Amino acid sequence: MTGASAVEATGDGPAAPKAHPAPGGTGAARSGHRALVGHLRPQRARITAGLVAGLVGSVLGLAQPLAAKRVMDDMGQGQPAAGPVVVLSLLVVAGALLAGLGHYLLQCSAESVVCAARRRLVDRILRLRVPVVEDTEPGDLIARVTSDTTLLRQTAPQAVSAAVTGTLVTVATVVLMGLLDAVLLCVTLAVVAFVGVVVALVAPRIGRATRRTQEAVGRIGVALERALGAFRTVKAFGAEHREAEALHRAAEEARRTGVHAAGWEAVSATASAVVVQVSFLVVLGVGGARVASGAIGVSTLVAFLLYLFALAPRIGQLVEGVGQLQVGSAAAVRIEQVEELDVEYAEHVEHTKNAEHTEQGGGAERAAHGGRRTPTTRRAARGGETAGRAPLDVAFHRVSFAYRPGAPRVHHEVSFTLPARGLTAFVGPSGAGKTTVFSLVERFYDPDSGRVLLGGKDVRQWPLDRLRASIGYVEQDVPVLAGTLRDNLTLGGAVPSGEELARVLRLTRLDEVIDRSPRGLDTDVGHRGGRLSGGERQRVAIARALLRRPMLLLLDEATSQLDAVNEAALRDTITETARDTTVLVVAHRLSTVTTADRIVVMEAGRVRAVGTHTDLMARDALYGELASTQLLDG
Ligand SMILES: Nc1ncnc2c1ncn2[C@@H]1O[C@H](COP(=O)(O)OP(=O)(O)OP(=O)(O)O)[C@@H](O)[C@H]1O
Repeated sequence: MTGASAVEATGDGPAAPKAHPAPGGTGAARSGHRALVGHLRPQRARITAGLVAGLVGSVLGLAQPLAAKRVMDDMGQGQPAAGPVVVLSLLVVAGALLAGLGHYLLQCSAESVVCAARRRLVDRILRLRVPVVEDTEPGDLIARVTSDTTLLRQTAPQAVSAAVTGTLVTVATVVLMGLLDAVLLCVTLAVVAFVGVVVALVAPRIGRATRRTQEAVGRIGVALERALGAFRTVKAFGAEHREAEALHRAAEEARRTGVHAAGWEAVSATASAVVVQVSFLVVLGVGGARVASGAIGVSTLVAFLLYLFALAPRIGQLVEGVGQLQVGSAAAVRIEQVEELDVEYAEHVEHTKNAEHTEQGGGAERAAHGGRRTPTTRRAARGGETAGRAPLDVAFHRVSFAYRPGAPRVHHEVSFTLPARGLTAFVGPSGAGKTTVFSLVERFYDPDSGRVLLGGKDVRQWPLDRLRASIGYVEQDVPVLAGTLRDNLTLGGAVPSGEELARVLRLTRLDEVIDRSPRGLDTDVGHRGGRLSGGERQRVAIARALLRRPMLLLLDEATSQLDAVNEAALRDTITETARDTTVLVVAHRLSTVTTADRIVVMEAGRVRAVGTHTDLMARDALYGELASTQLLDG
C-alpha cells in the first residue's frame, strides 16, 4: 500500500459512535434482509445444492399421495398393486435420503456463513481506528462477534431454505390439490389465507423484539467487561452488588424481549395450527358431502386429505422460516454496523473481502490472496525489516489537535524538532499534552492542523504498518496481554535470536524473573499480566519495545512501580539505547530528565521551552518548580 492510500484509508476525524444500533424500523428490516443476503452470497452454491436436494425430496414426498391413490384404485379394481407399492416405497426412501442430504448441506453452509462473519468481524475490529474504539463498548463488540453470529448460524440458511422450500412446495401442493378438486381447494384456501394475514402482521414484530434482545445481550457484555476489567477495584470497594445490578437489568431486558419475540412466534404458530385443524374439519365436511353427492370419489377425498396433511407442516415451516428470517436479519444488521466502522488500512478491506471466500487455514488464506502478503506474512517481513535501520528524527510543525470535533484543543500550534539519536524528555504538568505527542506520532489520531514528521516525512505519508513497525512504544499503563512471557515479548512478530533475547532480558532485568520461574519464558502471566508485579509488567513492556529494534522509542514513563535498583538499571538501558536510537520519554522522574540530551517543557498544550536541565533550571520558572516539586526523585 502506498503512503497516499494510507492517508485516504483513514477518515479525517473521530467517527461518530455507531456500535449501538439505531432502533429498528422498516428501513432497518430492509437493510437487515440485504445484510443477511450479503452473508449468504458466498455460500450460494452450497445453499442452492441443499435447497435443490431438499426440494427434490419434497417433490418425491408430494408424489407419494398420488402413488398411494394409485395403490388404492388398483386394489379397489382387484388389480395387482405390486408395481405401485414398489414405486411408493422408492419414493419414501429417496425422498427421505434427499431431505437428509439437503439438511446436511444447509448445516455446512450455515457453519461457513458464521465462520466467515466471525473472521470478518474480528479482522475489522482489530483494525478499527483508535477513536472509533473509544466511542464503542468492547463488551458490545464482543457480543456481536459471539452471540449475533451464532444467531446467523441458527437461522440463516435454514430460514432461507424453509421459506423457499415452504413456498414452492406449498404452491405445488395447492396446484395438485386444485387438480384433484377445485371446490375443496377453494374451501382450503379461504381458511389458509388467514395465516398469510397473521404472518404479515407478526413478522416485523418478531424482528424488532429480536433486535432488542440482542441489544440487551450486548449490554450484558458491556457490564461484564466493565466489572472484570477492574475486578480488584470492584471487590475492594464492595461494588459487586452494584455491578451485578447492571448485569441483572440487562439479563432481565433480554428475557423480557426474548419472551416478547416468543409470544409473537407463538401467535403465528398457533394461527397456523388452528388453520390446519379448521381446514381439515371443513374439508372433511364439504368433501364428505361431495362424495355422498357423487361429485368426487372416496380415493380423491383421501388423496386430497393426504395433501392437506402434507401441506400442514409446510405452512408451519413457512411461518417459522419467515420468523427466523427476522431473527437472522436482526443479527445481520448488528454485524453490519461493526463492518461500517472506520478501519485504518484500505488493504484490510481487501483482505477481509478475500477472507470471506476462504475457509480456515493459513494456506487457504494465502491462496485467497493470490500469494499476496497476509497480516502473518507482513509481520514476518516486518521482523526482517527491523534489522540495521537508521534512527529517525521527529518534528512537529504547528500541530493543533482536539480529541473530538468541538472538544477543547489539547495541542495549540505545537512545534519542535528532535534530531535522530539521543534522549529527549517531555515534562509538564498533568494534562499538558505530553502523551498526546506520542499518540500523534503513532497516528492513533491525526492532527486537525499542522504536520507531524518522522524521518523528514509526514506520518500520513508513511504506510501505517511500516510506521508502527519503526516505533517501539511503551504506554504509561503498560498493557501485558494474557498468555506467556514469550507471547508478550514477541508480540510485534519479530523472532529474536537467543543472543538478542538474552541481551534484552538482561538489560531490563527480566532474566532474574525468568530464572525464578520454573517455566521460564513459558510462564503464564495471567489476565492482563495480573500475575506479574507492576514493575515486572513495566519491564516486560520495555523489553518488548526493545526487541523490535525500533528506529524510534517512545516511552511513557510510569509515575511509580520501579524500585531504585531496577530504576537505575533501566535508566542505563535507556541511555544506552539512545546512543543509536531516537528515544522520547514522557518523564516523571528527575533522574530521567537530568540524563536527557534535551528537555521539552509543555504546558496546557503548548511548548513552553526546550533545553537541557541546567539550562532550563536557570531560565524556566515552571521547569524549576516541576524539578523541585513534581518530578519524582529516582
Ligand atoms: N482519548 C482521549 N479522549 C479525550 N480526551 C483525552 C484523551 N486522552 C487524553 N485526553 C485529554 O487530553 C489532555 C492531554 O492528555 P495527555 O494524556 O496528553 O496529558 P499528559 O500531559 O500526558 O498528562 P499526564 O502527565 O497526566 O499523563 C487531557 O486533558 C486529557 O484529559
